[in-house]
Amino acid sequence: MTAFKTLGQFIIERQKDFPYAKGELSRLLRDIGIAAKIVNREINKAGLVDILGDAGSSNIQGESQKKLDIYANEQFIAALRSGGECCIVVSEENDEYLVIDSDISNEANYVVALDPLDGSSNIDVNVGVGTIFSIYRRKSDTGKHSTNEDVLQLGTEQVAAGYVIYGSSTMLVYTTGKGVNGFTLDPSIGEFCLSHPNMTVPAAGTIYSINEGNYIHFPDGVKKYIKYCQVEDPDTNRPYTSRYTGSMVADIHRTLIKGGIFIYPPTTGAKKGKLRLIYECNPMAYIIEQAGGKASDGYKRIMEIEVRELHQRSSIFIGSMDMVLKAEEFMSSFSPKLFVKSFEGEVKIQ
Ligand SMILES: O=P(O)(O)OC[C@H]1O[C@](O)(COP(=O)(O)O)[C@@H](O)[C@@H]1O
Ligand SMILES: [Mg+2]
Ligand SMILES: [Mg+2]
Repeated sequence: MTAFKTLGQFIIERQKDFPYAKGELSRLLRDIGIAAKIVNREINKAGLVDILGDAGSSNIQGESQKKLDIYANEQFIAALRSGGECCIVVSEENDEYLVIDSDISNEANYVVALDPLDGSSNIDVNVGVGTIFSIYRRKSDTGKHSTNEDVLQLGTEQVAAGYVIYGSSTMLVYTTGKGVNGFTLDPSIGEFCLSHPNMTVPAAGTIYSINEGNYIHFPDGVKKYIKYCQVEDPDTNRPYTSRYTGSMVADIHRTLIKGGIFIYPPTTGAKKGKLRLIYECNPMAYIIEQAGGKASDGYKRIMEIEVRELHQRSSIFIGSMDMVLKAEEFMSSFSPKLFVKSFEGEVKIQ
């Protein structure tokens, strides 16, 4: 029989690494793993059951919600509620934060931020999607309702973060600040098993990942960096390869394994960027930093950005250390202003 280690066994073994080794964080991670398996089961039969398509509603960001966005949100919240270790949930799919107000959870110590289903526009076409989670310790006293100080914490305060990728296989990747480990779901036994121990992102990648269709709306630093990626230079393995799925989880997972840079910059239409700081950028930044990479908004470390709002957006430049440093060089050397050039050559500063 092949020896394998399940996520549950691994979490118990590593419990002593956690800052507060009482088993609560271990239970929380286990609950997230359970919800991920339920969501995975539903995603795998999408098409057979009526779970594809729009739900007919939209979230606070005005994005139309898919049925699976709502399903995944409900499953993760239900697992966190019944687990009893989470006092408050921030989710992309809920306008406000959700206080888990049972007797047990008044004593609960952890705040969980969630993108229950990332890349949901890809669901209907069978491209990999994911779940992103970020875990903080509450700041307010237990027994009290949680407050803004619990939910608007800096990324550096995260005690754990991870993602699940529902792709050609399903994987859960997480960090508690002691490196990054990846677990593949073995469908024959229904368990996540350790498959990628101590993951590290190669320092020098050769893949850049950005929605180039928005090129005309990018700041000059990004445009010049893209041109740099495309120039031939055998010494630095350029031109680089371009890859972009439209699912952040899939693009970051590839970046973690193969190296590269993923960029979602500010654009004329989304001046602060599109992706959300609390449940997309910060958890991915924590994972990539723990794997030896770098995450910045083009100028500043993502995890040190002040968090003022629940659904705050940020630009992001994340991945291999050398590539992110180079992109930052371009950002600081060229104008941060966003220009739109019409086909007639007219230039309008936004
Ligand atoms: O279509 P665009 O503008 O390139 O945006 C793609 C990005 O938007 C997202 O789909 C946003 O995530 P959600 O599906 O959770 O809203 C990311 O996964 C992805 O990187
Ligand atoms: Mg997302
Ligand atoms: Mg989402």
